[in-house]
Amino acid sequence: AVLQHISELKSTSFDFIVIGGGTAGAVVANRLSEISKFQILVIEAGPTNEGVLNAMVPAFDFNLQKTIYDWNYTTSPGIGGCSSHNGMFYTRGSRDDYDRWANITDDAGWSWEKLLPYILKNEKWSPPADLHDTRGEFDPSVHGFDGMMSTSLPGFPQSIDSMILQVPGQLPQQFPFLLDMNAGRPLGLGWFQASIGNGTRSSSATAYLSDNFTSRTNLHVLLNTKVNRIHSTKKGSSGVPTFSSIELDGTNVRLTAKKEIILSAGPVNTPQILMNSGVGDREELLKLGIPGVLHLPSVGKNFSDQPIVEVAYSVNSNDPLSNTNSTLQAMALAQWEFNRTGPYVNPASNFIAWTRLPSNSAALKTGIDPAAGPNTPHLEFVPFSPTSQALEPGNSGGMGFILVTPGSRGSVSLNSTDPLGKPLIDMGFFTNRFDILAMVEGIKLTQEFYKAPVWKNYIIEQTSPFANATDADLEDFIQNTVFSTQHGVGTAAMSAVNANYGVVNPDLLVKGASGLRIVDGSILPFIISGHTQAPVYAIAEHASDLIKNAWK
Ligand SMILES: Cc1cc2nc3c(=O)[nH]c(=O)nc-3n(C[C@H](O)[C@H](O)[C@H](O)COP(=O)(O)OP(=O)(O)OC[C@H]3O[C@@H](n4cnc5c(N)ncnc54)[C@H](O)[C@@H]3O)c2cc1C
Repeated sequence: AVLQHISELKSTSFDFIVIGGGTAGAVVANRLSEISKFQILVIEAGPTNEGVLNAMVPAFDFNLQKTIYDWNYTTSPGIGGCSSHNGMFYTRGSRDDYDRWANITDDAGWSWEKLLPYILKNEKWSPPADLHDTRGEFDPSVHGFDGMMSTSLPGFPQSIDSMILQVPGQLPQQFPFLLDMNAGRPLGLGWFQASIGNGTRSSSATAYLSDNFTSRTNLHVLLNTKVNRIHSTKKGSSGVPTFSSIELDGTNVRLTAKKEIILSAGPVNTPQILMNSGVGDREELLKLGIPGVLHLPSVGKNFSDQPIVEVAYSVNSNDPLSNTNSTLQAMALAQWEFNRTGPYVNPASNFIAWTRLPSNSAALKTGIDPAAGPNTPHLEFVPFSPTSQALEPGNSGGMGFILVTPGSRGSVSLNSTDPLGKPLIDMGFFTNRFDILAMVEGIKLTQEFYKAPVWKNYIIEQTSPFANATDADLEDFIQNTVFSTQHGVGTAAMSAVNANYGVVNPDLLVKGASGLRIVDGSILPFIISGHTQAPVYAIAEHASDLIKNAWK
């Protein structure tokens, strides 16, 4: 059942309590509730997204940021979490990304080969909204057709599609055609894949916590309820803290988990809840007056996000559906409401291009290369059509590009004046010199992209940064215009069982504790070379099996 208030709860004791009904939490709750003898409670700080138009219409994703469905930092309260308001890019990264996880955790279960079945278990590949013939636009052999979350190719043509498709022929070295960016080697230019089905956003809420699942008698979803802390008791002579009870905001009611607490509050709130519960760097916590329960200095560290910058162009476009034409926009919405087709079924773009930095680039000459291996891109390019909502206001054309393999790391820490309020996020952008040099290269590669002959009559001029800017100017431009892709992960990272760093073991149980597992984007030891929802879903599917096996 879905409950709006704690007073509706009929019990205070459950087998598993999942904190956070977001991308990962919804998956774990669904999968555990497949075992009818388990009683599962999900506690979600935010409201439902049901019937919220902005959470359904793909083109409206930008409307959701900084609303009640967003914490105004990198994660969102509301069932489905970030998957209910993200940009719907469906990208898995490279096989190297996962093999690196397996290597550093010394656990083959995290390799590409072993995680692929979980990736497919999550995915329900679906026809595009316009039902066009998709042969040659993706590789069916690497997709799941019977999973939970819908994915699809673009469902409405954009005016620049035919031009973009000529780029691989004209720039085959840097931007060859890529049949499928989710086959483990995302290098080249290919069709965009999105978490969309039937012209509508597919989220972990719509896929894993829809009515047919929340009607299970053993699955309870409590909305509008924020967890402040979790409590432990010390068990046995070893004094291992065993976590089993949960303290909520604004009520004295304590909830208990008989088997496990599963922390899925996302990469910002998971470390916050841990630190408020005394799990973190003992000295830092003591300074805030929080008694240490478990000394794990890696909590909140290793925050990894990907910076994005937009290069703007003025273009020759007679695309009628401009950002400002309200009559056509109303028609587009009416069409979407009528049969889920038309221009609003698409998110940011119809294509993505991925590339590695040239080996003679200044970035690689530093001797630093954060990429996980040779199948891994450093940069991602998203060519915006003149109608894209992703364009900064006033720009008629341009490219957003992302450094998908950042070397910089930031952190999440408690706000000393209000530890239970918003935590402090230090993105750490450009603390590693590699990153800014790689972004400068990204601008140059964008310029190369638009030098392909096909753009001759389309591009009028580069408007920002100025076309003749020096490298120093470009660095300034990047520093001044960079924003976050909101892909922050890694703040409760997994590491090998015997490692002297990290927060969870490869089975995602918190090191040195009992009864507490973390399942969300915080456990990624390294960010993947892509957007982060696909790996979070895969982690959650894998974790669900780990938990089921542990409690067979
Ligand atoms: C604006 C935006 C755009 C993005 N675009 C893309 C994209 O296009 N493609 C892509 O792959 N990835 C994208 N991402 C990233 C991706 O969505 C996230 O990495 C992923 O969804 C994180 O999943 P999670 O389970 O770790 O956390 P979340 O999905 O954030 O889930 C955490 C949940 O816990 C709840 N919660 C937090 N604290 C508490 C508490 N104290 N008590 C109770 N509940 C709590 C939250 O409300 C939330 O529902 C985007 C992210 C954002 C924010």
